[in-house]
Amino acid sequence: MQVEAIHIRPDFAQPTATAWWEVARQAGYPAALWRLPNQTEKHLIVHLDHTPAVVPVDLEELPAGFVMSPFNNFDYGTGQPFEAPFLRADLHVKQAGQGWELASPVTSRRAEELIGQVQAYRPANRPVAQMVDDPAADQINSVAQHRFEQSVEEAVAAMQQGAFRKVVLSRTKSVWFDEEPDAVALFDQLCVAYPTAFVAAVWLPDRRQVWISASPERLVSVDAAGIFRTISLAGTQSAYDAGGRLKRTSEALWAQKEIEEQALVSRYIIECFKKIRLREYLEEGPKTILAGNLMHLGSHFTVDTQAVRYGQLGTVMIRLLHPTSAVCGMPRTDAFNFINEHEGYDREFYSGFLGPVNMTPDGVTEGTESNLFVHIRCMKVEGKQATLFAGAGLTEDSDPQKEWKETEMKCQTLLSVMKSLNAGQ
Ligand SMILES: C=C(O[C@@H]1C=C(C(=O)O)C=C[C@H]1O)C(=O)O
Repeated sequence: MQVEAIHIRPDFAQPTATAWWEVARQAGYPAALWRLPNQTEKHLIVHLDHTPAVVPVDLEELPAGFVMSPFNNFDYGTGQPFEAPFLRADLHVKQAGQGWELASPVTSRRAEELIGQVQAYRPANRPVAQMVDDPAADQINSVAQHRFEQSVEEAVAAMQQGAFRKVVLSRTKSVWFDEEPDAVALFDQLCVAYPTAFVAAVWLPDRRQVWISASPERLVSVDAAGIFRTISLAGTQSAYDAGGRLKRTSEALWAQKEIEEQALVSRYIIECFKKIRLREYLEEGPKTILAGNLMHLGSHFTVDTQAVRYGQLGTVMIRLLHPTSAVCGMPRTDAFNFINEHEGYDREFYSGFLGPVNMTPDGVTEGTESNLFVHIRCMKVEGKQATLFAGAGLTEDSDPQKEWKETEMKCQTLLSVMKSLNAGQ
């Protein structure tokens, strides 16, 4: 229901995102909190309905909001609409200096009510959640390791027989807390720890889950000037040397396997451009990219959609790219089927994609922009349990133990920040 714009008290500003987040949670409305790579401004939107909408992922049609696609979302080219859960920006607030302020007009009764609740919100003095040791953790981990390494062996055998060239297998790792962890505090810490990542926290009341991530991987962006961007990312090594010193990106050495793996991801993007007969793209790289505690090899691709007169490029590329060979494999359909048959669990939103669409970047630039990221370096929080997700790209030369170690390192991206939050208290 549309009502007249509501006048908000001019002094209305909340010092933290917690009030908005907690009030949305209490009201049972989905909410998304995010910060784009290399930016300082934080945004929060609330979808004023109890379940997210499921909509065609069409950047030309969607209103302002936040897309949250699961991994299991595959365009087989049958003409079916390519859809994903979507949180409308019914309420949009952003951090301005020390406080949070409304970033779009308020046009509904529900929004007005929620604002009233935020104005009345008093922070609860809740204890900081501590991670608790699970006495069975070692055993659970070694069972998971065995299962993962076995599926890597099966994948390697399939690739040696020529079934496909690359597949990404993943696993989960659970940790427990004595209280439900504070998603906003964790989000803030991740923003500090990983300035170049896309950091997000998404509350989904219908699943009673909070998804928290610090993704280094852009899937598709289209900015207000119509510049399209994507990246091919693969190859993983620790960002620290044996002595615990942060390496310079120029010091990273890459093995043939990793160079080929990343080249496959780049080739896949170029194949997509070829499919739509797009020749005017800029490819930069591969170069070493720092992603938190890790380094990857990445190539950046840029297209000026206005110059090539391809306004729908973003929408078209999302369907063609997801799931990319960075999280699925190559050929895509064979790798996707192998994952579904062998991985043994539901990835849910891990290795899907997420991010704001059609949002106004700031009060100055005209037009809107969309920024979708591959949902990696993420975890799902359900009450006192957090489930981390991590995968590794496999080729026929993969070593199962090394690949397991790689997933452990990827879990550390979020784990190390959670541990430091504990240690700081
Ligand atoms: C699949 C993940 O990461 C992807 C896989 C990589 C690899 O195989 O080396 C590197 C970066 C990401 O594109 C993950 O973090 O879970």
